[in-house]
Amino acid sequence: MPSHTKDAAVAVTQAASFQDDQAQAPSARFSDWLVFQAGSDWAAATEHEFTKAIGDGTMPAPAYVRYLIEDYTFITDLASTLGYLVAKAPTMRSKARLSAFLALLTSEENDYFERSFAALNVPETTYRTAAQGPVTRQFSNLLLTSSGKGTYAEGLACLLCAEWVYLTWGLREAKKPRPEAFYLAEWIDLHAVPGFESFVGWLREEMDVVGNALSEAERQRVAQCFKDMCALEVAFFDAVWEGS
Ligand SMILES: Cc1ncc(C[n+]2csc(CCO)c2C)c(N)n1
Repeated sequence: MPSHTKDAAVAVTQAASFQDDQAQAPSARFSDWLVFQAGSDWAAATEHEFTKAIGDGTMPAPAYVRYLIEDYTFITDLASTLGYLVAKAPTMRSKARLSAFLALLTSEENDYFERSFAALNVPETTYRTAAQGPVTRQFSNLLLTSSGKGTYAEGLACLLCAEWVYLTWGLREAKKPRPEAFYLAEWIDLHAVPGFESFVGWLREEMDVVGNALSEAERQRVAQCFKDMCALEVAFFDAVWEGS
């Protein structure tokens, strides 16, 4: 929990700029400030009913099929986003971290989707040729535009939001006994393993370093990317949950 949220009165005066935030608390983290700036969208994403239904084993199969089909197209664009970020990353260490994640996304993660589609009787032609729904299209636009045309910081903020939201609900749902369906149980495990936690930890550190070096105007743009991404995570869950 960001330290600012503990004291609403202080938070109001700190909300506008990270610089003010740091002046009051030198240990303030830029990544925490991003969560704070996202406002209620953060909790709406991490505590969405859809995420709780994954862990409770109460997920209706049609909703999960809708989710997997959309998410498969999303992951494809996320892989392209990572390509842009690898290109823009300032150091070999950063390029190594991001490309290792890209390798995971295009191997193990792809395998999960294929096995889940098979178990849920989704034919290959359906998920390979599925057109993106409007929310996923907006998602992909934001990811590809911010990482391709924008700065490293903007693209990184989008990636951080997407991964941190999943780590947050994943760790929470992992405390419950695993549901019977392997595609639900594995989806929780994938987002609650130490390797994923450490990747998100690294993303936060990277964002803190990059964010500290930005101008206030750039920080506001980065915060907007993070917040927009957060709102789209909510819209994504809403769309598949409600079947719209
Ligand atoms: C809409 C949407 N947003 C974020 C993620 C999170 N995510 C994307 S790739 C990846 C790596 C390991 O699973 C994770 C956690 C998602 N799947 N779908």
